[in-house]
Parts: sequence; C-alpha cells; structure tokens
Amino acid sequence: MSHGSVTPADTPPDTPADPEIRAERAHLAASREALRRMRDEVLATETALGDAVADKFTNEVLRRARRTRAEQLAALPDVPLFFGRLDFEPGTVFEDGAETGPDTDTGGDADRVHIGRRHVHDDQGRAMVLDWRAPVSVAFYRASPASPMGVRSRRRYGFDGGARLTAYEDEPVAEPAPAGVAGGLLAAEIERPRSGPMRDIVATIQPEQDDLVRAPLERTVCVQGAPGTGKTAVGLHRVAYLLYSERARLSRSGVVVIGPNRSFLSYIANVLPALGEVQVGQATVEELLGRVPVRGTDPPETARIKGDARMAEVIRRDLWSLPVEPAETLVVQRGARRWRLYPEELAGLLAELRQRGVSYGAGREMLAHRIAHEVLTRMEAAGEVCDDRTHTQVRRTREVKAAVAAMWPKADPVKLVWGLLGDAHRLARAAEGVLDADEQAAVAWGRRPRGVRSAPWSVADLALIDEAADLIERQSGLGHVVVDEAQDLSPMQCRAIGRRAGSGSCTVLGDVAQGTSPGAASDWTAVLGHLGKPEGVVAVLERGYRVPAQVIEFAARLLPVIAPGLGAPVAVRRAAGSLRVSAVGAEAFAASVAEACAEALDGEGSVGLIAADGDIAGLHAELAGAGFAVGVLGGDGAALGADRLVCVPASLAKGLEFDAVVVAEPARIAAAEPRGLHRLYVVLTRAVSVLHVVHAEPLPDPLR
Ligand SMILES: Nc1ncnc2c1ncn2[C@@H]1O[C@H](COP(=O)(O)OP(=O)(O)OP(=O)(O)O)[C@@H](O)[C@H]1O
Repeated sequence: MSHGSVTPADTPPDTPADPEIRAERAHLAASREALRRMRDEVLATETALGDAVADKFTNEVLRRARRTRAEQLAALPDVPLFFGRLDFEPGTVFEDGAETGPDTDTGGDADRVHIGRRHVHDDQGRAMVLDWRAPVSVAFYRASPASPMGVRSRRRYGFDGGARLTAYEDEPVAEPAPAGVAGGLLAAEIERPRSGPMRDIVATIQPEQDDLVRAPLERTVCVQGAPGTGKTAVGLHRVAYLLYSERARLSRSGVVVIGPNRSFLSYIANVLPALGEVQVGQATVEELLGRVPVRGTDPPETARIKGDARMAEVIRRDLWSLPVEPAETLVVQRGARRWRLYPEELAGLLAELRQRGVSYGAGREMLAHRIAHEVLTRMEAAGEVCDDRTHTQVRRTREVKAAVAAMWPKADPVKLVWGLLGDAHRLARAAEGVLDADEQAAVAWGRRPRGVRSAPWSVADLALIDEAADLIERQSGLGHVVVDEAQDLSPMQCRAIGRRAGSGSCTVLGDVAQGTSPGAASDWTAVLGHLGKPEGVVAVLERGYRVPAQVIEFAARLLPVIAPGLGAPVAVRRAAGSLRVSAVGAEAFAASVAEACAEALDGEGSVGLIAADGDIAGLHAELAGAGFAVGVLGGDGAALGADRLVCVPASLAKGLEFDAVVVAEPARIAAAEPRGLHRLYVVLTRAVSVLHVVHAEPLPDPLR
C-alpha cells in the first residue's frame, strides 16, 4: 500500500497549508451544517396531530417516531461525520458526470463520494456523505487489487480529539497491499488511547469482518475468534447494518443484544447510538429470562446439570404428567335435560389432544372446546337447535370447567419448577432414565422452600422456568438476536435464547478458549443446535486487533491446556516492551503492584488492575491508601471511565479492554474456580498496549 501525504497529527495547524485538508475541512463543516438542518426539519415538522381521544395513541406514536428520528440525526460532537472517501472511475456511481453534491466536484474526472456514519444531504437532496452501510460504500471496505470494484483510490482521514480533520492518507487500490495491518491511520486508530466505553470501528472495518457485518438477515452467523479479533465490534456493526438494510422488517420484530453482565453492556452501550441506532435492546441472560428474582448460586456441578439439554426432557415429562384420565362421568344439565360424557369418551378426547403437539395451554383450551362440541353433537342428535352461543354456554358451565380442571390442570411455569426441584419423588419420576441418581440429587433442593417467592432461585433455574413457560405457551420471536460471549451459555440458556429468536436469525459470538461457566461450550455446532439454528454458518476470525503479539503469545501458552486444537491468534501488531513479568517477594507484592499501576498511569489511556475477585478489595484499599484515584468495577460498570485506573475483579474482565493492564497474582486467579485457567486467559488478553504481570507465587505451569 502506498501512502499519499500525511499531515502529522500532533501539530494540527489551525489554517493548514495543505489545500486538500482545507477543502476536506470545509466539506466536513458543510456536512455538519447540513445534518443540523436535516434534524431541525424533522423536529419542526408539525405532523398533523388529531385531537380526538382515539387519536391520542396515534399522536403519541408519531411524536415518538419523530423523537427517535431526531435522535438518529443528532451529531455526536466528538465523532467525525465522515471518515473516508472513494474516487471511482467516472460513470461507476453517477450517470454522465452527475455529482453527489456541491462539495464533491473536486474529483476531476472521478466519481467521488465521502463515506460516513450517517447519510447527509444538502438542500437539494444531493448526498454530501454516504452512509457506510449503503451498497456503494462496500467498496470502501472491500476494494482490492484483485477486485477493485471500480475504485481508483481510497482516502482515509485522521482526526484529533476534537473531531478536527488533521490528516489524510490515499491508497491507490490497484497497488497490492503488504500483509499485516493497513496504513498508518488504521494502526493509529487501533492504538488510539482508550477512555471510557467502547467505540465504533466503522472507519476501519477489515474485509474479513465486513463479510460478517453484511451477511444477510436470514443467515445465522457464529463467529469463533480469539481475544480482540473484533467479535463484539462485528456483532454490533452487523446490527447497525441490518437495521439499515432491513429497517421495516426489524422495526416490527425487534433486535436485542445479549451480553454476559451489566458492566459489559454499559461498556458497549455507546456503539450503536454513535452509529445512529438508538432503539436496540440490551440485556443479560438473567434479565432476558427474569421471571423470578435470582437469590441463590448453584455449585458448579449443579449448574452444569441444570444447564444440560436433558433438563428440557425432564421438564417436558413433568408438565405432561399433569393431564390425567377422568374417573367420573361428566354430566351437563341444560334445562330439564342432562347430557353425559363417560370417562372413556373423555379419555379419548384427552389422548387425541395430547398427540396434537400443541402447547400445554392451547391443549387445555382445546379440551374445553372439544367437550362442548361433544355435548352439542348429542343435543343436536336429540333434535335440539344449537348455535355458537350454546357452544360457549356449555363450555362455560361449572361442570365442564371442573372436568377440564381435573383432567388438564392449569400450569404455571414458576410453580412447576418449584414443585419439581422441591420434591425428590416427583423429580425421580420425571428424570427416570434421563438423569442418574447423583444428578437428580445435585439438582434437587435439599428441602422444599416455603413459597415460590422465597425460593433460592439461581440463574440456571431461570432457563428451566423459561423452558416450562414455553411448553405452556409458545413465545413469539424477535427479528434478530446477537449473543456475545456465547461460549458461556448452557444448552438450556441457548434453547431459551433460540426461542426468543424464533424464526429470526442470530449472530453468535464467542471463543471456546474463554469459556468460564460450568457448562461452557467446546463445540459451536452443538451451540447452534441448542439455539435451534443448526443451519448457522461458523466463521473464524484470526487476526487480533487488540492485543500486541508479545502479549498474545504469552497468553497463548495456556491454549494447549484450555482449548487443545485451537489455533493461536495472529496479532496484527508487535510492540516492543508490551509485556513485562515481574516476580517479587511476598512482602514487596503490594508495593510492586502499586508501582506497576503508577508506571502504567505514566502512559496514555485507561489502566485496569485485574486480580482474583477475593483480592480486589484489599488491593483497592492499598492503592487508595497510597493516594491513587482508583475505582472498583462493580456490576453496573459505572467505574469504567470515571477514573483512569480501575480495579477489575477477574470475573468481570470478560469483553473489556484497557490501554495498560496490570495482572496481580495469576496463580490466584487460576485457583479461584474450576475453569480458572480459562479465566486467566481472558484476563491476560485485555491489554491494548502493555501487560504487566506481577506475581509472588509461582506462575501457573503452562505460563512458565
Ligand atoms: N477493524 C478494526 N479497526 C479498528 N479497531 C478494531 C477493529 N477490529 C477490532 N478493533 C478493536 O479491537 C478491540 C477488540 O475488539 P472486540 O472487543 O470486538 O474483540 P472481541 O473479539 O470481542 O474480543 P474478546 O474476545 O476479548 O471479547 C476493540 O478495541 C476494537 O475496537
């Protein structure tokens, strides 16, 4: 790749000498002004609001739509409106030299478009900035010497912290690019110091990522990727892309992004709004399935069995053991006459309905209808005139209701699971031949909790309740579901999420080497099967953008133990001095950690001190006592971005990143849980620039 002129970003002249930069800045300012006008227009449009009471709802909907549209058009002050430009061969984009807008006539004989986060047009409706998701923009990410897509040259821009354009880099598409990461601006973008939440990567999406981002809505995509390969980024950008290309379908059915915990969700919360998408739901699995408050935690083995797909069969059997054959004749009194249905007739109706494959609740409804129908058949045979009203009346008689209640009892998902886990005999009946005695003992509550509200519900129980709920009444699906850190989902959780997706598609993101939950997945085909999307396509991302090679090579020493057969990631950057490992004496440990933090703070950007959960409070107290401004990451993620230095419990590190990371005592992280080495792998791969490992105990074997 060859570069055009690059103005050093560290000395941005207010009136740059380079006329190209002056012209580009003018276009940026004009685009910003045009976007402001577009937004003002939306807000000023007085949609004809009706005043009749019946119109109130419509009015509210219109108002809300207007507000959303205005939010989508709000320019974020520190995010530049465009980040790239394409010069196409003339006639590729515009017919006969037509131009995109008033500022795009400097391309000589080229068709020139600026690519940005939003579509911006001028007064006459001519495009000033094309949305990165528009079909023409694809070439920005994919044009290559082998397939130039009509592009002559691609320009990327550099900006300073205030979104002021300070540099550009031209890349003639016909020239082959060297292997490794693209030009200086791309490397600079990746290394730009982090502060606060995750940001978008629209300016620098790589071809292998773009393939996944633009995969069609119908396709379920499963991305296996080493730490920092951009899985989360790909998932969020795919959402933005799908909302652009399939807006009508998805705005009806909805999209949700599922992440491992609240602090992770707050970390990624700004990415979609920065791309103009303000209406995507985000939830943890616990929130998504939360029919009861979670109060308890299961031992790992219990969690693993409760998460096993065999539990679906146990629950199905337990629920369908509820309908029982009637013992008594049903007698319906109408006026002076009595109509009888004998037990064997009722049993026939029951058996027939059980075979139908309908949900439990629907079957129950149908039973009342079938009974009423039988009674009416008899009445008609005896010469009585019946109509729909008669049917309804019969169905609603006390006798029919009582017969249905006895034969096909009402079921409630929470009570069902409560009853099942709290009754060893009932569990044994439902689990016979499915779970062995030890497994049954592991999932049963020692003693039945008094009520459903006071039960020590665990996260794993939520998926059991959800399974029961769906058997009782089928749920309707969303248009698209993105699941991040999917390797940690149990099969039962996958089933629950798959039901939310219904006939819609999923983006499944994860890394089997980072699986830390008791039932963590080692095989994506199985995950897709449990999600009910066996046709999903598994793709592998290999190039790691976050972590420098020296650091990833150190962490990858764990791979043969934690994920045999999984290839080591290929880092796109090497950075001398990016890895330090300090062995210190136990007495000097705290001071050494503090010193490592101080050194990390000398550099730019965010610093994470990661340690075993149980060590965090002590380390935080030491640091605060030594005068550091330091926060502790808690469940809500509020500490991210508040202080430059944050203490991070190892269990919350997943998915996060910091410019510099200090890892205190890896052996204790590894020893803290059954899949501790997987946790350690996660922890060691959070650094963008520098990783400093400080230890007094010996390093875990594979790292030595
Ligand atoms: N094409 C790209 N251009 C610039 N930055 C990128 C690109 N792809 C990824 N990154 C950056 O690399 C970092 C890692 O990305 P991301 O968090 O999406 O990776 P991940 O695969 O989800 O990692 P993990 O498995 O550790 O959760 C982020 O800072 C992201 O912005």
